[in-house]
Amino acid sequence: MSPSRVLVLNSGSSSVKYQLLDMRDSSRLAAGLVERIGEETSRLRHTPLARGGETREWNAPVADHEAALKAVSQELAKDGLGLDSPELAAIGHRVVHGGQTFTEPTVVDEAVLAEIERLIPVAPLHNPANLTGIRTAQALRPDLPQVAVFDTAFHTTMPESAARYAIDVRTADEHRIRRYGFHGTSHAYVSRATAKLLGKAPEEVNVIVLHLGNGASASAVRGGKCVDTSMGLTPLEGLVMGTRSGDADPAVIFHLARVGKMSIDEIDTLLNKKSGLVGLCGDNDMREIRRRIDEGDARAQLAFDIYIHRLKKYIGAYCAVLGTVDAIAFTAGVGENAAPVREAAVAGLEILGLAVDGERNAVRSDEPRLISPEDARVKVAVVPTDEELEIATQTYALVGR
Ligand SMILES: Nc1ncnc2c1ncn2[C@@H]1O[C@H](COP(=O)(O)OP(=O)(O)O)[C@@H](O)[C@H]1O
Ligand SMILES: CC(=O)OP(=O)(O)O
Ligand SMILES: [Mg+2]
Repeated sequence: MSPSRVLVLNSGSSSVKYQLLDMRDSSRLAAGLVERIGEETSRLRHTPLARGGETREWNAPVADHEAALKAVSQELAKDGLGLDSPELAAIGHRVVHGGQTFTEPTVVDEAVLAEIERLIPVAPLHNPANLTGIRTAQALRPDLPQVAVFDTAFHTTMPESAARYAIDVRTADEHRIRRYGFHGTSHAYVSRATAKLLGKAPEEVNVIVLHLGNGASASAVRGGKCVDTSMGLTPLEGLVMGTRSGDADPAVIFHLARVGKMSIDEIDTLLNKKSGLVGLCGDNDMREIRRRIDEGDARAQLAFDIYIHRLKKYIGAYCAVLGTVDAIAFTAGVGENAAPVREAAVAGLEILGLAVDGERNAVRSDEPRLISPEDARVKVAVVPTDEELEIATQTYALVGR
């Protein structure tokens, strides 16, 4: 029997999420997470789903992504699912920035690694971690195909009118400045799953996907193809996020440099790591923000209101971009779990045919579901994303069989 398992690695700036899947039936054999890498309080959580599913957890410093991946490999080995298994067909890696070079999943070789490295300046939080993940996996299993699946790939169908900034064309082209978009694996998966929920083929529907995690982005998907998205050259543009500002007048940067005497690196850190929800109210977790709002905390309320205001603007904009909309889908940590965010984002948008049914919105479930009223013209849906399954599927399609 040929190998049928795929290990998926999603290396973030300070975490590694992973899943081991058997692609004969897309079942998950193991899943887990190493978080707070580089801190004293790193934590690993591992669930061997194929072996009864008892979750194991430990806290110990994990110095870097290489150490994290080695720890993951050891945990998997305890369940007989180690990286040395002959049943492993490939390792699939989420790579955040693929520029204009990569429009498809790609088997990694030296040239591919060099290109991912060249793109570090436009994905400084993500691409370095993705590279370390690939290199460590290569060292552990040099014989296995490593496949890179790019966050940017789904967005390469955007028309030039949406992908270009209105800045001097020669300067933009020289520095490859354009809007690339991110979270593409999630936008692709969720837009297809939303069509399925409506009982239609992806080609038959227009969908707005709101991926609201720690990073957050919106996309407008026409007939299965992305026509606009809220993130740009880097994952900083667009919606208000956990720690990122999203849209801001670019002149804020000149002002902070000239008048605030901040260095470019300090401004970069300010906008990427100390802004968004955490910059507005000190918390980036929506659960904590809702708890504070319930206690009457005005700063948390204002942060929430700014988050929602931006979200509404993108919903309205993408209705205009698409012309007709069949559904709006909420996904990722906030989108899947925070009913008050969904309610507030859609409130007052009756003019666009949008409404949320309170009872349906309150239901907690891991299944895709509609939360709009029965007779709604435009459906509002909660559709859990599964970036790992999508990466595994694309990886196996390329190297399996
Ligand atoms: N039950 C919940 N209620 C509200 N927000 C939640 C809940 N669970 C998770 N979240 C939010 O989801 C975020 C994480 O989303 P996730 O998609 O896992 O992010 P990422 O993949 O970017 O790390 C948390 O920071 C938190 O704000
Ligand atoms: C691209 C991006 O923002 O990713 P994440 O949400 O994982 O930080
Ligand atoms: Mg995410």
